[in-house]
Amino acid sequence: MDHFQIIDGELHAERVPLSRIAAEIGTPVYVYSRATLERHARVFNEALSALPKKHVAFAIKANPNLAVLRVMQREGFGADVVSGGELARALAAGMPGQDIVFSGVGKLEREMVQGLDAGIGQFNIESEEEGIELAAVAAARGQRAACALRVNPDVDARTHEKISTGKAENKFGVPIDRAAGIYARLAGLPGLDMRGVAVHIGSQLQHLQPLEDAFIKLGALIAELRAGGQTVTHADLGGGLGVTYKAGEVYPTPAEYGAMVARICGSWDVTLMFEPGRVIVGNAGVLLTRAIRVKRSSNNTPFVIVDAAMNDLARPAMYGAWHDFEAVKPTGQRMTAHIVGPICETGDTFAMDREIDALVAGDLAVFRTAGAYGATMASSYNSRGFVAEVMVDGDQFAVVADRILPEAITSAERVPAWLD
Ligand SMILES: Cc1ncc(COP(=O)(O)O)c(C=O)c1O
Ligand SMILES: N[C@@H](CCCC[NH3+])C(=O)O
Repeated sequence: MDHFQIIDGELHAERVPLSRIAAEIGTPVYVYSRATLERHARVFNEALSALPKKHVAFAIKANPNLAVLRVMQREGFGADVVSGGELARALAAGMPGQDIVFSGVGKLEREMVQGLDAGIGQFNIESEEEGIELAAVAAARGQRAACALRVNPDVDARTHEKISTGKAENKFGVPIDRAAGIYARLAGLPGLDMRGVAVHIGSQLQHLQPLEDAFIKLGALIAELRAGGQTVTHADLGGGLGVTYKAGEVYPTPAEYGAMVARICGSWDVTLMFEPGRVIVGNAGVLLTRAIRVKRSSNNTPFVIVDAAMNDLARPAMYGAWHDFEAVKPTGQRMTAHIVGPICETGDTFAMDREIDALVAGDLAVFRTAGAYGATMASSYNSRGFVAEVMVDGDQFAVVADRILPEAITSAERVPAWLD
């Protein structure tokens, strides 16, 4: 069920007309639907219902807004974090430390300390070097850090090369053929409680087979570790499920994913951990924007210049990603146009030669499927400030992130006296 629907000729988020949000908050603005977030969290949980021992940690990099995290927390999700900043957000949203997993290849000592202070449930160690450092940090404090070893299974996730994480040449995890030795060495360190293994092969995955291949390798590693006398009580299967950005593209459903996990991993006798991001939030958000003007290109195809830009939604410029684009008040007329932002880069292009709802200057439109890796990847390039975020709940809405104006950014800058 889509909570972004046309009601009486106008696109609504739940029961709020998007023109109302534009009038009160301005554009560009991200708009999230609480009902969609909750539905996706429940569908994901339901898909895992056959698994006896499990833990879901929302990958908060996908959308770290505190209100979004609070919805996740209320649904019983923990968090997968990759920085001290994300850890602080998860805690601020009310997630218990125990429910937090700390991933990432470049954890700093102070982030390790922050995680230990918070009593987080698990560090996912991404190298032997990191494990040795964490062991020292924990031991110096008289603590033992609960850890899983993230392995790189050398599996091609068949996704965009920039978001593939499980191939041998990617920086993530330790090579799976060296994992047993590394695990054993780390397990011998007094500062670590090696309790499991972790894998995450990439994002926006359209096929289950690479995941299945990775999980089979992980299962074999667990067996090998146990045969060698190691304890393995947890297996973190990461995230990665893709979502439909372009009508007609088919992605595995959470239910299909859950069935595959049950088939491959159901007999491992571990707590299975999951780190979904995009599948929970992607389709729960749109980026609401206004056409500034429409100008003719040299071959007469119009450029629709919108007030959102690559600094607000980076995915098209970064990955060539497709986001559906719809008028808030469609007239039924269509046009073929290029959709561009105001930034002084040719790459600030959302779509070329796209058939869209006909728009004129001043019309509102949305980029769909903008709830994941949207606002969180924003920058202030061209001194445009940071985009605002709104959450809708039925017929009410609230600003969940203020627009940060260019002046606020400038106010953090200083001209040193020696430049006077
Ligand atoms: C370690 C880890 N876990 C979970 C995720 C979430 O991925 P997704 O948003 O594709 O579910 C990512 C991002 O790809 C990640 O790097
Ligand atoms: N930022 C990427 C996803 C990265 C996943 C991080 N592990 C995207 O927008 O598709």
